[in-house]
Amino acid sequence: MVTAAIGQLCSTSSMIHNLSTCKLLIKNAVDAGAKALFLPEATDYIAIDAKESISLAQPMETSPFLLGIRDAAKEASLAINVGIHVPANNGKLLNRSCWINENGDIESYYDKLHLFDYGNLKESNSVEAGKEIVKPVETVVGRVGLTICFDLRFPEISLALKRQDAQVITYPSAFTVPTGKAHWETLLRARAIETQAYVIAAAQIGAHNSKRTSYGHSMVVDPWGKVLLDMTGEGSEPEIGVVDVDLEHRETIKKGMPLMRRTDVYPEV
Ligand SMILES: O=C(O)CNC(=O)[C@H](CS)NC(=O)CCC(=O)C(=O)O
Repeated sequence: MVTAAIGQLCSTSSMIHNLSTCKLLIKNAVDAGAKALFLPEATDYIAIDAKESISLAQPMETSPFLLGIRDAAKEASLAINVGIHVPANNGKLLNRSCWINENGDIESYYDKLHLFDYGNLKESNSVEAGKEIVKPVETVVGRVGLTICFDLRFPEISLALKRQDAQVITYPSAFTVPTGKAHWETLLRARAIETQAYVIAAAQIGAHNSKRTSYGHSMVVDPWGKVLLDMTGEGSEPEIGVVDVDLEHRETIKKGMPLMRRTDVYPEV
């Protein structure tokens, strides 16, 4: 049994401000006895438009935001999953989820495969889509599969991660309010039930700027589909939630209901 913390915040276009909020969440996670902290998509910043978003992106190795998170992770001996933006080589950026281990090293990262073009949001204006599903990474909370936000609507990724025996699947997010109300919990529970993994979805909350508001409701679902945490976020203040990840519980569920795929009938993903 390992304690995991989920951080919920409202990132703005100020990376310095967002970093100081994260440092507070890191301290709270340590005080709560957590071994890992899960932060949302785009924790480094949420910009007003595509142009500003591209102008703010920093390379992963030298990003002052990420260096600050890595230093804090090392100092606190806390593993951290965090969403950031990095420049792509075509003038756009990559929407990236990083796994930083308890020594402050970047152990793995994943670039969002599916871009969210819906309503006023046109992610493809600023983001270059990633090209691969990344092998689950061994961590203090188990084997973790990385995905991001809108990827939640595409079970092929989580099924591929299940095939690679991911014990935890992360969906760092910044869901919109209307789609969050309609789909968020249902999709997260479905992904947990069909993969028999813990689903951890740290989310942005509240008004980032005059144009954008996120749904919040950071959530953790256990491998049986039970909601262990739902951060309703009164006042959109930065806060953490805490859950216990019990990998033996997952084994019991897997053994009790083997999900044998009929790959003789349909393709394996
Ligand atoms: O803009 C950034 O900097 C960070 N990226 C995001 O917030 C992305 C793209 S706009 N948001 C989503 O994917 C929301 C998905 C969603 O709401 C749904 O699937 O219903």
